[in-house]
Amino acid sequence: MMPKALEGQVVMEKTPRYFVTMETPARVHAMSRHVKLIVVVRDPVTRAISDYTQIISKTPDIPSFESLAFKNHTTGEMDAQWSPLWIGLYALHLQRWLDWFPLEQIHLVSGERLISDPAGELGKVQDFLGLQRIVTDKHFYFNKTKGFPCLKKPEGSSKPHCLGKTKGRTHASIDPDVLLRLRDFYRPHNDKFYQLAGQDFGWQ
Ligand SMILES: Nc1ncnc2c1ncn2[C@@H]1O[C@H](COP(=O)(O)OS(=O)(=O)O)[C@@H](OP(=O)(O)O)[C@H]1O
Repeated sequence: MMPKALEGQVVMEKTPRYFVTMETPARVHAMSRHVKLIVVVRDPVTRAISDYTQIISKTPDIPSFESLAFKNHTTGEMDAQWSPLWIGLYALHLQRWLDWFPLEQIHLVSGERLISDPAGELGKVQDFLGLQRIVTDKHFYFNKTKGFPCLKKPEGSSKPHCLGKTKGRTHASIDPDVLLRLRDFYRPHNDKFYQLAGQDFGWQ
């Protein structure tokens, strides 16, 4: 359960699977209909490969991405039920939340901009939460070794901090033809998602 917030405090909770779990919107709504919801979304093609990279790091003997992604290799039909593909059907998931919450209560963070402009993206999150813009450009630097932005000085520490080694891993390499098929597969879903979200995330 969420702890009670004191005056002036904001309580946050993060569970990636909430966005895609059927019963969550109704349950969250029953807890609080005024809650503010934040979702980080990235190109579903990259997301699927990232997901597969995570799965294979834990179970190295699983079949190739290609053989799991296709239901039928000959017809090119994708297996939309396979979790790494299904999670990227953002329109489907967002619609379930929109059945319970208005869009104004849902803030969508671009995973791509979170990397290219972390302060800008977090500025919008702070505005959405009604907070003062405390986190700004001066809190980040680009770490060339990690290849990602890192914090200059996290609270309570004098040393810089990057996310752990499971964040920002080299992805499994995927056949370019399969990538093209994946892009075709997601295009109509992405278009629907942009329409529901009222913004274009620019995924090709
Ligand atoms: N600053 C910074 N440093 C490292 N990684 C960053 C950063 N900002 C965003 N990302 C992207 O976050 C991706 C990992 O997030 P996860 O989806 O695993 O997070 S979680 O499941 O919600 O904990 C991870 O995905 P992969 O690149 O596929 O590993 C990153 O691309």
